[in-house]
Amino acid sequence: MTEYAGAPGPTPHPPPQAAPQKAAPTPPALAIRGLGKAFGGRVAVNGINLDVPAGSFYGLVGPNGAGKTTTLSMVTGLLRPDQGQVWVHGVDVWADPVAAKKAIGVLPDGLRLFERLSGAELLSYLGRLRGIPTEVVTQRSGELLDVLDLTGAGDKLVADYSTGMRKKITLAAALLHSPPLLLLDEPLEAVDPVSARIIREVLHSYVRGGRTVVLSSHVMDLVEDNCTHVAVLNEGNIVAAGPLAQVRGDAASLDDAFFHIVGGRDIAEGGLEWLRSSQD
Ligand SMILES: Nc1ncnc2c1ncn2[C@@H]1O[C@H](COP(=O)(O)OP(=O)(O)OP(=O)(O)O)[C@@H](O)[C@H]1O
Repeated sequence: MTEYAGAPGPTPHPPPQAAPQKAAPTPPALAIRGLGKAFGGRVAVNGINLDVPAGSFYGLVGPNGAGKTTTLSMVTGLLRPDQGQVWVHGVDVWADPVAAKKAIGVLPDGLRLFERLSGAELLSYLGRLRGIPTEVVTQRSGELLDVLDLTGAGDKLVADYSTGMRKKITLAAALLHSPPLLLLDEPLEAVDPVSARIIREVLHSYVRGGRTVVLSSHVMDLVEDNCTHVAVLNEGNIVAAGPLAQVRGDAASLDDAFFHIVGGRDIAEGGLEWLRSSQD
C-alpha cells in the first residue's frame, strides 16, 4: 500500500522518557493528489488535488463536460488515471483496491446492473459478494427496499425498472455494506420528489453518524441546502473548493457564485432575438 502523503512517517523506536506523542492526524475520508486523465489527447481531468474531510457532505459541481464523472470514476477504481493518486481513509485506491473498495459505496454514472435479477435478488447477490452474512443481507435489503419505497418492486426484474428505480436500487446496493464513504454520481437525477426527499434524509442520517457523502449534481439548490462543502470543477480543474459558505462568498446563492466562478454569460440583448419575436 502506498502511504497517504499527509500521514506522518512511522516512529518505530521512540527514545525512553520521550514526551507523549501527538495522536496521528486522521486522514481525510478522501484525498486526491495530482489526479489526471486525457482521452485521445484531450484533457478531461487536469491533475487535481482535493481533500474531503471525514464527516462532511461534499458536493461536486461543474458544467457539462467539466470532468465530474471522470473524476468519480477514477476515485472509485472504475477508470485508471493517467497520473495521480487517490486515498480513501488513508488507503491507496489503485495500490490496494480491495481494501479501498470495502470502504466505499458507489452510485456510478451509467447504471449497468444485472438485468435478469429482481431488485431483492440483486441486493442479495451483491451482499454475498461483499461477504455479508445472509441473514444480515436479508434484513438490510428488506429495510432498504422499504425505506426507498421499492418494496413492491423487490420481485420485479431490474430490466423492467424505471430510471429512478434503477438509481434507488443502486443506492441501496451502495449502502448495503455500510461503508464509511459514499460516492454518488447525480444520485437524485430522475428520482421523484418523494423518493428524493427520502434519499436526502438517508444521506443526512448517514453523515450525522460520522460518515462521509460525496455527490455530484447540477442542482445548485440541492447542493446549497444539503452539503457542508463544495468543489467546483471547470474544464478539468478545481476552480473553487471548501466549506460551502466560503465558496459561496458574498454571492446571493451558490447558483450565483457558480455562475461567476465558471464564467457564465447572461444572454445578451440581441442574442436569440428570433425566439423573442412574434413575427415569422
Ligand atoms: N470514455 C470517454 N472517451 C472520450 N472522451 C470522454 C470519455 N469520457 C469522458 N470524456 C470526455 O471527458 C470530458 C469530461 O467528461 P465527464 O463525463 O467527466 O464530464 P461531467 O462533468 O461528468 O459532464 P456532465 O455534467 O455532462 O455529466 C468531456 O470532454 C467528455 O467528452
